[in-house]
Amino acid sequence: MRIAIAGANGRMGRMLIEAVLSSHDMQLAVALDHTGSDAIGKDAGAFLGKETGVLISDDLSQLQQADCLIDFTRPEGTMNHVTACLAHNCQLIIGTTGFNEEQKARIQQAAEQIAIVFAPNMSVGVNVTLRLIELAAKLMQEGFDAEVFEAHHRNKVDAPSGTALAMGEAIAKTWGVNLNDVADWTRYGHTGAREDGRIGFSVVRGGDIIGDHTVYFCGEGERIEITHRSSNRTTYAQGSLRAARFLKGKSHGLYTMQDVLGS
Ligand SMILES: NC(=O)C1=CN([C@@H]2O[C@H](COP(=O)(O)OP(=O)(O)OC[C@H]3O[C@@H](n4cnc5c(N)ncnc54)[C@H](OP(=O)(O)O)[C@@H]3O)[C@@H](O)[C@H]2O)C=CC1
Ligand SMILES: O=C(O)C1=N[C@H](C(=O)O)C[C@H](O)C1
Repeated sequence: MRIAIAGANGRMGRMLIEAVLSSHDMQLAVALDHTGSDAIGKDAGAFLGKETGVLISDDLSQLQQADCLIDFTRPEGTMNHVTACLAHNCQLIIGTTGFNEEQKARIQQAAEQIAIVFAPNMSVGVNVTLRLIELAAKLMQEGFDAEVFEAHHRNKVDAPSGTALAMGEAIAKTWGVNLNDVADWTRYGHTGAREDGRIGFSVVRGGDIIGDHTVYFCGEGERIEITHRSSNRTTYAQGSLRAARFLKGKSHGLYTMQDVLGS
């Protein structure tokens, strides 16, 4: 498969370049970053001390040379990439988080024409954790308070994380409610006692934390804590390559990592 990487100079972009260069069935065809990035014109493998012959570019028409674009950038960048993938019939893996409802609708619409995997977390462990959360939510609605906690590195720009939102949505869906109607995004000052049926969120940003998520179901006399911790970003990169392999031969459709993993 001919792979294009967007955000090639970013934390995840670099992990993905390394993963593609080490894979047996994928070829690094295109490396993209935004206009004005310091990385434009540099070899995509330079950070590894390798010469790949693929120069980082801001020319999205290069996508005609790729089968699949893997995007870990920012929502505004992803939306440009969606347009370019539609123009060049290129499949798309979206790992970026922080989209608004309009942007999500546009991605859904694009998937009527091209094949897209859209997931806030590509790791196998987080996707298994989502299943465990659904089970816990099913058995612990009455008499239990659900809280979602996440911690990430100091450079993360969106909060709560896409994964924390997916965890909240998994609970809300199982409880038959809309997340926006029951979420407590922040608490400060005289908040009053906790109401039944709410889903609370709390966020830590600091240092180099890769990504921790815990969902609490707190009842009288007991509580369950379901935790996932990432210790490096390899799992996100390998999950993305798995998603690209899953898309092979698919002409269109919107898929999640649950589809990719068959869970
Ligand atoms: N789904 C998953 O499994 C995971 C998702 N993520 C998500 O992926 C995204 C990227 O994370 P991370 O790699 O840590 O972030 P980085 O900031 O390290 O990398 C983002 C890259 O995209 C570039 N970029 C910024 N704006 C644009 C734009 N408008 N168009 C094109 N490129 C742009 C950045 O350039 P510059 O540095 O010059 O701004 C940088 O090279 C985040 O939304 C994060 O939440 C992260 C890890 C796992
Ligand atoms: O920005 C990150 O780093 C991560 N972002 C994703 C998210 O918002 O859930 C996935 C992972 O937690 C790392």
